[in-house]
Amino acid sequence: MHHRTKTNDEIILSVEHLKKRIGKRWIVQDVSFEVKAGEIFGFLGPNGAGKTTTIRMLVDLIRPTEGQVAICGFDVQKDPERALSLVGSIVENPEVYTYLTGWENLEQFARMMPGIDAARIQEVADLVGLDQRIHDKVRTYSLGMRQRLGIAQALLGRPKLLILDEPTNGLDPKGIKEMRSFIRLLAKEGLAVFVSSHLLSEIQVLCDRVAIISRGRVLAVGAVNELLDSSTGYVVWELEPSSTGEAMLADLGISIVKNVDEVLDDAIIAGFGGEAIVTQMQVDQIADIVPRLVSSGLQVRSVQKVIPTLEQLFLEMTDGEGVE
Ligand SMILES: Nc1ncnc2c1ncn2[C@@H]1O[C@H](COP(=O)(O)OP(=O)(O)OP(=O)(O)O)[C@@H](O)[C@H]1O
Repeated sequence: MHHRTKTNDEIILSVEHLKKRIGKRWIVQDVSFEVKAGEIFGFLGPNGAGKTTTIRMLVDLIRPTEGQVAICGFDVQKDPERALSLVGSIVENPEVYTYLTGWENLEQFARMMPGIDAARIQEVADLVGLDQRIHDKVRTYSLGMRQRLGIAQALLGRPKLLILDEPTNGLDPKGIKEMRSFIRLLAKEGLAVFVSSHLLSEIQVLCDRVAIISRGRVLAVGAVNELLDSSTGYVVWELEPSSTGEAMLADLGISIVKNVDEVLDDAIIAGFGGEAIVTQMQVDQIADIVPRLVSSGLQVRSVQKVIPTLEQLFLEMTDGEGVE
């Protein structure tokens, strides 16, 4: 599932000790990270964590109370024109006019930008896969196609950094899949992509690295799988006979979860037989344990790792301090 892009070491976005106070409240308390060329970087946090406020500072919509944002070395506050000419975003884009065609929308948008001609419009239309439909009215577009049109607009000015706020919001599973492979394609071409989301599963399959934020602070930055591996996971076992299996797991020092309802989603448990055993353990132990169970005559019907939810990961990272 893990995905790799060619990253070089060129730092495209650099955020240093960014802070924002609104009234008496520090909405963003201390956020630092870097995004490199060719990298898909996830910005992950629950609702209210401060993602949108941070993004608004990245694109100079609001002013940081403290800290710096630089794009390809250009300071967003001191040199906004140069810095922002290198950014495409679908954060607060002008509205898409549904009574116009996709092409006409791109033309409208290009009017505000120097040096964007029809050839470039065609290029971005092709790139986002709208070439067949670009001369149709936007009101005939699916939500996914409208999202793509937004990205086409963001790409018109040949940015080095693309900022996407919850890009799969409202899309159906097919649209989500398409959006993902599309974002990967852009990164492959060398674009730095910054994606915010409150969905761990979404970020996990898409991003090379993530920053996890909660209450305006970065809790961790790193590769998603590394972050998950360093936390303990839940594993659901279907063993036959079940009671013997449970006793053996316990003998092997594995901790058996008794309050299953509290830690796992009902839907996950419903997917297994009534006698599923839930353990909490270092997930990489599974490979050692399965042969032992089998060689002592147990039947292993299924073993399933359960990806922790964002909330569980947060609880672990914040040591139970909780999530807003
Ligand atoms: N202008 C403002 N005045 C007062 N409070 C604000 C303002 N802007 C944001 N907040 C508060 O700051 C917190 C963080 O908001 P922000 O929108 O950045 O979070 P978020 O992580 O993007 O969450 P969401 O996904 O819900 O938008 C929230 O509690 C929000 O109510």
